[in-house]
Amino acid sequence: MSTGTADTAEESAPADDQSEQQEPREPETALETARRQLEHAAVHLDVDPGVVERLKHPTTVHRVAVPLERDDGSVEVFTGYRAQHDDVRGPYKGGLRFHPHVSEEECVGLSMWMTWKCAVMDLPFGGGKGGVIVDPKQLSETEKEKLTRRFAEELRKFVGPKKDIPAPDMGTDAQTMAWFMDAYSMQEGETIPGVVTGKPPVVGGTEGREEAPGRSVALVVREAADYYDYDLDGLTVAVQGYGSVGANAARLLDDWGADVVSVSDTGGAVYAEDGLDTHAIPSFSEEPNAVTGYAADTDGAHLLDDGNDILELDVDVLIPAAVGNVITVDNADAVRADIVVEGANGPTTFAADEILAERGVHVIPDILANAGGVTASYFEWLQDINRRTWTIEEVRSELEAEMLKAWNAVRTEVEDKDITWRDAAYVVALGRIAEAKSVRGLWP
Ligand SMILES: NC(=O)C1=CN([C@@H]2O[C@H](COP(=O)(O)OP(=O)(O)OC[C@H]3O[C@@H](n4cnc5c(N)ncnc54)[C@H](OP(=O)(O)O)[C@@H]3O)[C@@H](O)[C@H]2O)C=CC1
Ligand SMILES: O=C(O)CCC(=O)C(=O)O
Repeated sequence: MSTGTADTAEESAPADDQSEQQEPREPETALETARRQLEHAAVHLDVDPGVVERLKHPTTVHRVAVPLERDDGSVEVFTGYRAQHDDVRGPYKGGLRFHPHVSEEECVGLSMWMTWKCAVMDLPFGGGKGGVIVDPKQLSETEKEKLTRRFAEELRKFVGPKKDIPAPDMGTDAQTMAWFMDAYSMQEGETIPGVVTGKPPVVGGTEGREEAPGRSVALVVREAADYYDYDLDGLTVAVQGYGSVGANAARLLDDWGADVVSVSDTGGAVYAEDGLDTHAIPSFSEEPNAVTGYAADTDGAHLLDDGNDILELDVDVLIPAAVGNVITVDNADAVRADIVVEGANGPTTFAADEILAERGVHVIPDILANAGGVTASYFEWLQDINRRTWTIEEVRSELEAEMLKAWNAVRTEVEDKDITWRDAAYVVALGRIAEAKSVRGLWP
C-alpha cells in the first residue's frame, strides 16, 4: 500500500515484458500460471500461433491513485488497477478485489482467466479484473465507501455497460457494487445499473448472484462425482475458505447429502468426522473469522493443527475456495483428495497441476467450476438492459442449464482428446475466441 505518495492516475503500458523463457519460480504469479496453462492447452487445438501469442498479453492495464481521507483526518493514497485482457467476444467482464496482495501482474493473470471463463460459458463477454491494494478489514464502513467511490471515479472513462463491467470478488460485495454504480451514475448524470453486476437487487442486482459461484462449484462437484461413480450422499468434502464461494458451495453440498467434514478461514480449519453443520458456521460476510469459534463451541468438531492441513485431508473432493497458489510443488504430492474442484481463481500452480495429473487426481478448473458467478452476472446485465427482473427460481434453473451445457462441452473434449479437464476447458474457450478473432478479421 502506498501511503501519502501521489501516484498520478495513469494508463500504464501492458505489464507483459517478462522473459517467457525464464524458469518460473514457485509459487508462480497468476500471470505466469495463466500463460503456461494457455501454452499447454493450445497444443491440443489447431489455432493460429499468433492468436495464442496475442492472448498472452492484456490489451491494457489502467493504474490509478485512489486517495482516501481516513476517519482520523489523515490522507492515504492507495493504488488500484483495472486489467482489460481481451474483448473480441464482448465487453471486458470481471471482478474487483480489495486485498493487500493485489498487484498489476495478478490483475492481468486474473483478467486472462476471465476471458477463458466467459468463453467456456459462451457468454458475450471478454476478460477483465481489477482491484485496490488495501486490507478492507482495516477500513471503517465510511472509509470503504469513500475508497470505492473514488476508485469508480478514477475508472469512469474505462468502464461502462458496453465497455467493461466490474463485479464483486475477494473483499468486495453487493454494497461495494452499489457504491460503485452510484458514483459512476452521478458522474454520468443518469442511473446506469448495468455498469457493474453483483449489486443488491433493489438497485438492479439479480437474485441469486451472491450464491451463484458457490452454486456452480456445487453443481460441478455433483457432475464430477457422478462422472467418476461417487455417490453424492456421503461424499466427503473439504472446503478451504468460508467466504462467498466456499460457504455457498459447502452449504449446498451439505443440503444435497454430502459430508462436509472440514472448512477453513484464515483463523484455521475445523474438522468433524461425521460432517459439519455448515449452516451453523457463519460465512465471512456473516461474521468474519468465525470458523475457529465454531470449533471451540461444538462437540465432535476440532481445529486441525495447521489450517493448511485441510488441503491434505483424505476426502473424496477438495474445494480450494480462498486464494490463489495454495496447491504448489510443496504440497501437491500430499493432496489425498481424488477430485479437486477449484472454487478460487488459480489455486493450483502449473507445476502442481502436472503433479496432480500424474498422480491421477482429477482437477476441475476454476474457469469452469466457479463460472456461476459471471454467468449470474450476465443474467443481471440482461435484466438491467431489459429493465425486467427474474425470480430466484429462473436464475437457478438458467444457471444450472448453462453450467450443464459448459460441463458437457468440456467433458466431450476430455473424452475425445484424452486430456485433463483444465486443458479441455481451455480448448473449448480458445476455440471460440480464435474463431471470433478470425471471423472479425482482427489481426493480431
Ligand atoms: N465472489 C465471487 O463472485 C467470485 C469469487 N471467486 C474467487 O473465489 C475466491 C474466494 O472469493 P470470495 O469467496 O468472493 O471471497 P470472500 O472475501 O467472500 O471470502 C474469502 C474467504 O477465504 C478465506 N481465506 C483467505 N485466505 C485464506 C487462507 N489462506 N486460508 C484459508 N482461508 C482463507 C477468508 O477467511 P477470513 O474470513 O479469515 O478472511 C474468507 O473466509 C477468490 O479466489 C475469488 O477470486 C471466483 C468466482 C466468483
Ligand atoms: O461476475 C463477474 O463479472 C466476475 C466474477 C469474477 O470476478 C470471477 O469469476 O472471478
